[in-house]
Amino acid sequence: MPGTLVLVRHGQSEWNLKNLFTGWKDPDLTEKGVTEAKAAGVALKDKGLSFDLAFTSELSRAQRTLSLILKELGQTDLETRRDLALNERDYGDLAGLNKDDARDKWGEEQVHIWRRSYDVPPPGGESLKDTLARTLPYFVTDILPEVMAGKNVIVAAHGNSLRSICMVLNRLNRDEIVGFEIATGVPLIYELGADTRVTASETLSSK
Ligand SMILES: O=C(O)[C@H](O)COP(=O)(O)O
Repeated sequence: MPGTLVLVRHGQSEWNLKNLFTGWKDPDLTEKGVTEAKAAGVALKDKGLSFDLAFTSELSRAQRTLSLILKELGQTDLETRRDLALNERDYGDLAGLNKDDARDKWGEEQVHIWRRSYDVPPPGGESLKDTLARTLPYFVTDILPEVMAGKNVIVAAHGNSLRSICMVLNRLNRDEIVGFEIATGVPLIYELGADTRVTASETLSSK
């Protein structure tokens, strides 16, 4: 029987708080982000979940979120694999810009298209489609086989790297993914069938 798959976006980062495009930049968690990560760990523990393997990106905010969760679960020694494939979408020239300033400069609609559309990349950066082109192969070759082998797996990553994976898991089309949001520090729990399709899913909100 497949194991349980949990996806979690990092807690609030310094740049989330400042409303800056982040992408591959590497700000730390805020106090609130730390609290969110701990709360995610407590919620997973209350649910009776423990893990056999963890995956995260090469960025500190996701790694720190994962360690805070694992600490709550009493699993600080859990085998953890880090990979660039799970990094946030590269926001290119937008990285470091304030999201409201960007709206003033390019207009609300254009900025929304860059942030939420499937295949329109921000200047110098990755579209969700580009992001999916690196997350999906990694998910299929490295993460999914472990879940299918019966392991409970946690993946701590980012808003858009996880949106790309959820697009596939939830079978969302290019229009449906536009409205799909992932909150900071809220675990998404997936149960898969023998054919790898999702049989049940839950958003473990402690907010
Ligand atoms: O990289 C960022 O700025 C955020 O993590 C996610 O950005 P978004 O809300 O524009 O998708």
